[in-house]
Amino acid sequence: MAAFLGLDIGTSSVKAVLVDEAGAALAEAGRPLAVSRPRPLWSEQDPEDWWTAAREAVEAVRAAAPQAWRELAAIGLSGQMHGATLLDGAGRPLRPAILWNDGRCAAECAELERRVPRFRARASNVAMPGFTAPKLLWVAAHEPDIFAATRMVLLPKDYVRFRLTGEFVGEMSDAAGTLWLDIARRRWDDELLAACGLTSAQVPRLVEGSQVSGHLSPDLARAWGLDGRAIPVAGGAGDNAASAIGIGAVAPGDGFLSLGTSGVLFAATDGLRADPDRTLHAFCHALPELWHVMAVTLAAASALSWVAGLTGQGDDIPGLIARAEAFASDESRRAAAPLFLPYLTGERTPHNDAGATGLFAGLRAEHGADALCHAVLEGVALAFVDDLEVLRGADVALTSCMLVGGGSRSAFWAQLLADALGIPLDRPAGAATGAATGAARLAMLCVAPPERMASICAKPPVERRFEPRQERHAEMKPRHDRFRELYRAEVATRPELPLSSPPSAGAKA
Ligand SMILES: Nc1ncnc2c1ncn2[C@@H]1O[C@H](COP(=O)(O)OP(=O)(O)O)[C@@H](O)[C@H]1O
Ligand SMILES: O=C(CO)[C@@H](O)[C@H](O)COP(=O)(O)O
Repeated sequence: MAAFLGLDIGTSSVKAVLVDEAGAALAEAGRPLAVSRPRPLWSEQDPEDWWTAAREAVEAVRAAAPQAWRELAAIGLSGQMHGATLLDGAGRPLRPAILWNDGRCAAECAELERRVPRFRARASNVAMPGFTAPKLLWVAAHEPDIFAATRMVLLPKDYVRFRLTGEFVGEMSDAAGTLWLDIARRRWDDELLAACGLTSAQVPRLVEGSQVSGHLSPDLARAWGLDGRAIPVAGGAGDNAASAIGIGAVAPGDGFLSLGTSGVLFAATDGLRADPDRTLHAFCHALPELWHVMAVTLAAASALSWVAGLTGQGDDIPGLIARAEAFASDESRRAAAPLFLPYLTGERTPHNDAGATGLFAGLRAEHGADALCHAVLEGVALAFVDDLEVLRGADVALTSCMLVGGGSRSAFWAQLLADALGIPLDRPAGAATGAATGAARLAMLCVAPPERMASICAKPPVERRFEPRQERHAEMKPRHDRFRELYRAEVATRPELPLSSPPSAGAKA
């Protein structure tokens, strides 16, 4: 029986999943990744770390299911979006990749919108510091030698593809997050590239997520015990579109809430539904002629990891959440609970404010790690209330909402989110590895006949539904009002963040 590998280059870890022809998981493995923050607002990773973690995760699934591995029929890729990976003429990274939650280039976003007439209509999105294009303007201004040496700009999973196949290929869902794509026509936009001093020779050839992008190199196929066979590698998808494929969110109104390093409220749409002024992201889906929108909160499960580390509970996240749950079981404690703004790496939806900072408010002597953790879980949920308002304001249908990502392991958080949003959330089987599963499904699609599309993209069984509790929804409304007030106070009182570095002498305008 054929097997398919899905490889997800997440922000906190690389995940590999091996599935059979029916999509059932045969083996799973993960390898952690660290994020480097050498200066305020910066967020970087070494592309070599992605490749090392990817190889180790592959070796682990190979060791766990050796027989199935020998039947490997195709590989699919998924990855954190937007990361600028700059390569020289020999395909070597010129600097650490600048990630999706890096906030250094707010000025370059304004510059980009100034350079291109009707920028937002053209890119279908507002320029945000996490996206790829403004990062290239930043590199041109601050690291001109590196900019001059750049022969290719890849996204994270496309760099791993390059290491797997030796080819420079990207796909639509991830390319849409660069701000260089004509998202309606699904092709590079030369004018958007030129605004950053680039040409189409410096970005990869594009395929759809379900098409073959290349083949595993003969050397790797041999090293991985695959008899030098030519294993196709599917286009794959940015991690959010990949998660959607993993849970069958392809029809208009199908959506999910993702609790990964970032928080994402995603909805598949009937055609391209751009609404850039609301900070809604409008991107290509991973299948031809499909699009989606999403509202993005930059720190979700990463805020939980942060507070767990801060309180010395980094090795026991479930234990800390259990303490938060016990704290919140008392109504009077909930009423006097501290509030948290989760803007540890700035915020996208609805503020597009890279300089936003995190904040605890309402602390008292009786509050300990339990109250802080509760505040973080609640603060992320309140940020998702903002996200849902943006989707509704843009008239985007969200008829069903699944729950995916590492944070979905917590039933307490899932219930808190359902209560805050006032909508039911369905946790499917395999929720924590949805993006890798989606990548494996795209691998299947790249070798399967088109009539198998619907069965491969089927919705997985719902393992648990979280219904909103009306009294808790009502209880959280005034807390959301205070959350919004707190952001206004944060804007008024935030410290002036130092500039990451002054432009170098040879900087271009
Ligand atoms: N038991 C748990 N309950 C809730 N959250 C968890 C649990 N275990 C891990 N997490 C969270 O999952 C996050 C990782 O999620 P993941 O979807 O793998 O992220 P990414 O794809 O961005 O690497 C971590 O930041 C951590 O806070
Ligand atoms: O920037 C975005 C979406 O626009 C993020 O969702 C990244 O794609 C990272 O995803 P996770 O690592 O949090 O899954």
